Amino acid sequence: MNHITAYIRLSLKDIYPPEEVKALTMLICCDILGLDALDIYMGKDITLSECKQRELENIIFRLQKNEPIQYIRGIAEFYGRQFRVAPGVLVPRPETGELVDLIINENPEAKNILDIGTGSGCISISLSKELPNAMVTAWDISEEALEIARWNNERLSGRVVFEKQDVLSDIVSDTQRYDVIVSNPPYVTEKEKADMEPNVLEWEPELALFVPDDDPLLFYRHIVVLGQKLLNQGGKLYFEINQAYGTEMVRLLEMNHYHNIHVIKDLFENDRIVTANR
Ligand SMILES: C[S@@+](CC[C@H](N)C(=O)[O-])C[C@H]1O[C@@H](n2cnc3c(N)ncnc32)[C@H](O)[C@@H]1O
Repeated sequence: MNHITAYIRLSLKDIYPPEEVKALTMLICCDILGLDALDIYMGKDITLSECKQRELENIIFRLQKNEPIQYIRGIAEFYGRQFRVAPGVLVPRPETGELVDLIINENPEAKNILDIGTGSGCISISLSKELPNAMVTAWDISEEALEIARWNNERLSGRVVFEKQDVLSDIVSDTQRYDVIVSNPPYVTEKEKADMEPNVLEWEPELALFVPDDDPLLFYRHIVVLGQKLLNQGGKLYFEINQAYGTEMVRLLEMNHYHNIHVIKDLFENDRIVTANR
C-alpha cells in the first residue's frame, strides 16, 4: 500500500465501513486526484504535488464531516450518465435507476411523460434521453433543484421542460395529458430519522426527504387524485415508495379506481416501486 492510500484509509476507518473506505480510496485516488488505478493496486509510491496534497486534505476533512462524496465531487452517476449535484438536491439512488429502467421497458411508445419532484432531473432527463419520441415535463417546488436540473438538462442535451409547481397545492395549472406520470416524492417519516445515516440526515435537503409521521402518504394521496385528471385513459403511474407502505399504497390506488396495481421489490428485496393504470 502506498502512503496516500494508507493515509486515506487511516483517516476514514473509524467513520465508514471497510468496504466503503476501500471504494472511497479508489474514487479519491483515481477519479478525483487523477492517479493511475494500476499504480494504486501495485502499491507504487507516488508523491502528490502541493496543490493535490491540499485537495486531498480538503476531501478527507469533508468526508470526516460526513459530507456525501457526490456533493464533494459535485457529481453523481445515474443511469450511465453524470449529473451535477449539490446540497440542494437529493443524491440519485440506484433504486431510482430501477424505476427508470421499468418505465423505459414498459413504455417505448410514450408520447408525454410527467416527473413530479424532479430534484437533479435524474429521472426526467434519463427518460428524455432514452425515449426520444417522448415529451418530458418535470415539476419541483424548489428553485434550487430546478436550477440544477436545468443545468443538467442542458449539459446532457436533454429535452425536458421544467416547471415550478407545488404538487400539494389544489390549483396545479397543467392542461397537458400524460401517458406516464412518475414520482419519487419525499417519503421518509420523521420517526425514521433515528435510523438514518449522518451523511443523509445532516446533508441532504429536508424538503426532498421527509413527510409527517401522521401522513406518510401525503404526496401519493395528492398525486393519485391528480393522476385521474392528468393521465390519459389507460395511462400509467409509477411511484418509488417507502418500503414500509406497500400495502397501504395498493389500498390508496384501489380506492382511487386505479387498476393493474403492482408492487415491485428492489435489489435488496424491499417493496420499492408501485405501478398502476388509470
Ligand atoms: C425524494 S426527492 C426526488 C428527487 C429526484 N426525483 C430523485 O429521484 O433523485 C423529492 C423531490 O420532491 C420535491 N418536492 C418536495 N415537495 C414538493 C412539492 N410540494 N411539490 C413539488 N415538488 C416537491 C423536492 O424538492 C425534491 O426534489
